[in-house]
Amino acid sequence: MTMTIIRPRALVTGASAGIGRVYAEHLARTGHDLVLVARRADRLQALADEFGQAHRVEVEILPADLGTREGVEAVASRLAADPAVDMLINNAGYAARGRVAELDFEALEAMLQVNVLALSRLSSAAMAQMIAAGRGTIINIASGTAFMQMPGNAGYGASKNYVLAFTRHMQLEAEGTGVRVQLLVPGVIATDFHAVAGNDLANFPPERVMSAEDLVVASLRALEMDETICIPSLPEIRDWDAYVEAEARVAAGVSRDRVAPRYHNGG
Ligand SMILES: NC(=O)C1=CN([C@@H]2O[C@H](COP(=O)(O)OP(=O)(O)OC[C@H]3O[C@@H](n4cnc5c(N)ncnc54)[C@H](OP(=O)(O)O)[C@@H]3O)[C@@H](O)[C@H]2O)C=CC1
Ligand SMILES: CC(=O)[C@H](N)C(=O)O
Repeated sequence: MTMTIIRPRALVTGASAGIGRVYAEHLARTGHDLVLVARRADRLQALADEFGQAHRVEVEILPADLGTREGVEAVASRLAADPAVDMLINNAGYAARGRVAELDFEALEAMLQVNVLALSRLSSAAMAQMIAAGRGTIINIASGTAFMQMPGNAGYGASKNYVLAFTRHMQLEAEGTGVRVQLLVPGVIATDFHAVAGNDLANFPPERVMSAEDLVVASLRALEMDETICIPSLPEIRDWDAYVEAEARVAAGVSRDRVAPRYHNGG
């Protein structure tokens, strides 16, 4: 009798470099078949050969530009058509920076297509397939900049705020379905991201910079711990809890039938 081994299968976007590459390697090492997505097909093929040989898993490459509708739809169709994909790492992204008064609208639009729209479309395709299967894991990569305001970072910071909010809604909708949704919030990570954004990583104090390896290990450990929000370098998770509590207090006050006393005439 022949036995068919069914391995878990993960689809990783932005797998050709940086954080995505490290996720792909870890998942291959722990026995996942992979579907690797990015634009640079030569890099994806080299990684497929390397991981396939080293870890005896099947690695497929799916070269796609997530800045285009066709590219996004090709990956979404792959997610919808393959019930064996039980993990999506929604990682592809980059920063196009610039002050609001000098906004390069085309550059902003192109970035939002990848950071916001592609992530949303792929989340949707994966959620539908995984809810139907009653199991699955989605990891969406936000950024610490979602909590900060910095001149020149309105577009990128806001795109990662979108990821934060969208993923928290996904978490709510995933409750009771068997699907896990993790929100990962990296700080400064040592990858090509900074060079792509026109910055020099050397400008950051070393104590603020984490390796992609440490980030990914923390994210995968958080999954084992059932932590749905992973902020790897945040010393106290109770600070996140306090943030959510403060948010709930604001939410409780935003919709009432009367204005707050401080706006009354005469104070
Ligand atoms: N590094 C950091 O300090 C931080 C990074 N992040 C986030 O982490 C994620 C990964 O970044 P990181 O690994 O650091 O950056 P890298 O620049 O090292 O990698 C980015 C990856 O995204 C892919 N990508 C970019 N544009 C597209 C596109 N149009 N279509 C398909 N793939 C694309 C790239 O592949 P290719 O060029 O081959 O298409 C590459 O594989 C991003 O979402 C980023 O915003 C968040 C906080 C901090
Ligand atoms: C948190 C960070 O500063 C990071 N480099 C980013 O820009 O996303």
